[in-house]
Amino acid sequence: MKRLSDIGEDALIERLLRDFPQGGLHTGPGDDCAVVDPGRGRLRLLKTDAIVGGVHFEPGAPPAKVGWKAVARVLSDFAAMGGQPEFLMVTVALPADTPVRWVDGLYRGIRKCLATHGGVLAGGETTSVPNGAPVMISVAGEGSVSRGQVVLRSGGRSGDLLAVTGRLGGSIGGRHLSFSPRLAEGAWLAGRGATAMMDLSDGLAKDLPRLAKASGCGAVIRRDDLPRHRGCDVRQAMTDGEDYELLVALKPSARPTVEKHWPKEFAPLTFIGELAEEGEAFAGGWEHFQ
Ligand SMILES: Nc1ncnc2c1ncn2[C@@H]1O[C@H](COP(=O)(O)OP(=O)(O)OP(=O)(O)O)[C@@H](O)[C@H]1O
Ligand SMILES: Cc1ncc(C[n+]2csc(CCOP(=O)(O)O)c2C)c(N)n1
Ligand SMILES: [Mg+2]
Repeated sequence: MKRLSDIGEDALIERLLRDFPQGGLHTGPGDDCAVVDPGRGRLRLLKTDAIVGGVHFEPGAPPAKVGWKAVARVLSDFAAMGGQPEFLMVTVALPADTPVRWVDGLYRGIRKCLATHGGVLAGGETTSVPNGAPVMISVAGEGSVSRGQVVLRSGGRSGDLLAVTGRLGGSIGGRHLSFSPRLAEGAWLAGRGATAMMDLSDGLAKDLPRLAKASGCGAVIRRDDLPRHRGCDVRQAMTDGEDYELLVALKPSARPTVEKHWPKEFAPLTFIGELAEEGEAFAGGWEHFQ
């Protein structure tokens, strides 16, 4: 019998999505957000994302940090499109023996993330899981991006330069619970020649080939140029995942302006390689069904 561990997450999603009509969508499954064109005004962005105790956070993690992470992951996907968050719906699935103050803490973190980065809690859903089963928090959101400024994963071309915001590696030491979604950086890049963009959740080694494949090419990177967190080696920067930094492709002609005008209050931007007709092979990164 074939199991999920035999095929992996990407092949599973591809298989599930076969034979679904995509009517009415500007951009369907395969990007950080789905995009809907309402005909006029800003494009609408849709995203849903779940975290599970024992998979995305240790059961003993501070609940406010868990709440922050659940929301920040969705905001990070709006950032990856060049967009901004608007409304969020939060679903919690909790065992009956969960302390009430744990859920209070969770919502304190949710409130703090929305107050810091924008977005309005529009509702949600509360349900149970059997005692002993892990907590799940699922956040669905609607955001928007101005027409003409939306950046997909598929817009890159061979020769485009690759850059990342911030630093990579070692998120499990605590950053995976407290990162800042790169909303300002994403919108800025979208307005200055970004051809493709995504956020890094599964590690550069796993995510970069996804962006390259969507753009119909490969990628090469200069490992020595990767911006790493203190104490992290190149392998960690490539494969640890949950950096929630932006990976962006830019026309080579955009580089001087981008470097010159990159606001100093932003996370640093580092050029790390190129999209190429013949890419290199990448191994490692997060796989849910391993
Ligand atoms: N069960 C599913 N049914 C339909 N579409 C799915 C399903 N799971 C994922 N997708 C779609 O597949 C694409 C990749 O999903 P994934 O959750 O890996 O997004 P991501 O942006 O790559 O990761 P992250 O959410 O961690 O940033 C998205 O466009 C998503 O909408
Ligand atoms: C307890 C615990 N174990 C492992 C990890 C690391 N981790 C979990 S999911 C993921 C990839 C992104 O997830 P997704 O693909 O769902 O967006 C990574 C790197 C963690 N944060 N907590
Ligand atoms: Mg993403």
